[in-house]
Parts: sequence; C-alpha cells; structure tokens
Amino acid sequence: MAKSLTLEDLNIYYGDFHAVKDVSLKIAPKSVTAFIGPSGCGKSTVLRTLNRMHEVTPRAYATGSVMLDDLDLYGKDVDPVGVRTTVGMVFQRANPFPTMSIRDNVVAGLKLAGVRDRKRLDEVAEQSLRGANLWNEVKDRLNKPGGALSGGQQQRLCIARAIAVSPQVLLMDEPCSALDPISTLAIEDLIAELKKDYTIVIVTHNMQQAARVSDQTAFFNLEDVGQPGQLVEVGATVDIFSNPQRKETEDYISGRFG
Ligand SMILES: Nc1ncnc2c1ncn2[C@@H]1O[C@H](COP(=O)(O)OP(=O)(O)OP(=O)(O)O)[C@@H](O)[C@H]1O
Repeated sequence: MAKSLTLEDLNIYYGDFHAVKDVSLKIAPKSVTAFIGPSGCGKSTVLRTLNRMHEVTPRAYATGSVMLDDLDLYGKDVDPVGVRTTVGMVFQRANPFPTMSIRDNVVAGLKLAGVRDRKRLDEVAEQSLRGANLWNEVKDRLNKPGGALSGGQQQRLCIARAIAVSPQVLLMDEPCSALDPISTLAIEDLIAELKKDYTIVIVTHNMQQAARVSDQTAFFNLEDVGQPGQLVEVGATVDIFSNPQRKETEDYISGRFG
C-alpha cells in the first residue's frame, strides 16, 4: 500500500562534489509531489536517492535519512534491490525492452523475481496495463514487441511495468519531456488515477504540469554554479503557485529565471 516518505538532512554527493545540501521534506501517502527548479539544482539527484538508484553511480553516496513510513531506506540491513521494487521509477525516455513482447515487458520484474505461473503472469499483465490506461490499445497485440508502440504508449508501458511489481511509491523523472501534448495529457490523467493507490514524486520542467498534477510542490535552486542545490521552498501546490513565500520561487514560477 502507498506509504509516506520523510527525508531528513539529506546531503548528496558524487565523489567529492556536494550536489545537494540539507534537504528535509515530508511526502504524504497517496499524494503527488512535484520537484521543480532550474537545470542542475539536483532534482533528479534527490529523486534517485529515494530508491537508492543514486549509489549506482561510482563513488556516489548520500548522508541523512530517507524513511519509507518507519523503514530507513539507508538502514544497515536494507537491500537496495528490494528498495527499487518497493519504490518504482519511470524515466524521461521510455525504455521498454524493444524486442520483448508487450506482455513480457510488463511482467519482466515478476519473472525476474521467479514467478512462473502463466495464468498469474497474464492476470498481472492485464491488471497493470489497465492501471496504466493502455489495455484497450494493446489487448489484441500483447505478443508484439514493446518497441513497436508509439512514444506515449511506450511510456505507459513502462508505467505498467513499474506497477506490475506492486510498488508503494512511484518516482517519475520528467516522464513527459519526450512526448507530444496529447500523450502528455494521457500521462497526466494517468497520474491523477495512480494517486489513488500510490505515492508519487515527479520531476518536471513544465510549470503548468506541476500545477495540474501535484498536491505539493518543492522548489530547488542553487546559489551559484558549483554550489550544492538546496530546497528553497515546499508547500501545497496552490500556495506555491499563488502565494510563494520566497522571491526566488516567485521569480522562477513566473518565468523570470531558469
Ligand atoms: N553522474 C554524475 N556524476 C557527477 N555529477 C553529476 C552526475 N549526475 C549529476 N551530476 C551533477 O549533480 C548536479 C545536480 O544534477 P541533477 O541532474 O540532479 O540536476 P537536475 O536539477 O535534475 O537538472 P536537469 O533539470 O537539467 O535535469 C549537477 O551539478 C550535475 O552536474
């Protein structure tokens, strides 16, 4: 079931480079939080610490804590691979396995986890494709390759693949940046649906998108090039967009910089 995330004093490094400084933030279950801010301020870096993908980069590490309800994701006995199942991720560019069938793309994670029962796999494939609003478009060609779908369909296939393993949180790193406006709206509608079951964190450069899809907005910035990114302001999306407390936030959302 959907869970909360609590980041406390999170500092994130790539080797000697201090990329993000002192982030503390609460994310409620079954809500959408948007990370916004200019290029290089650390939005994707923070996102990747939420499922321990950050440390996949050589010499990258984080200090502080990320709690999933009461589980410290950076705790000593926590398996990062398990974390990545519990906290799923969808990337900027849809990345289905191109020659693998649509059905097998969706259940790839389950197969990897050892599930072999064909009936069960078919059920999960259908459920996840329905959940990703893709079922009606692909139900007659489940054995065709995932790479044969349109960009927007591929992105929904990746969302189906992410939800097939029953995560508690979904992270989305600019999921619409490679999509046309119609496919973008389809993904935004889907986010509104998914929020009923999942806690969602999305990085977006699109202010209108942040305003449309999120309940909470976190604005990141950096004082100067080479300085660590920081969380400048976080609050209910309506407040951040209508009544930001910090001038930097106002300047950014009104398009005066970034
Ligand atoms: N693999 C890496 N190795 C070293 N430094 C990195 C790596 N990835 C990102 N960085 C640096 O960390 C900082 C934050 O980058 P990040 O990609 O998180 O920013 P962002 O806000 O998501 O940017 P954008 O909006 O352009 O995607 C930048 O200075 C970036 O150059």
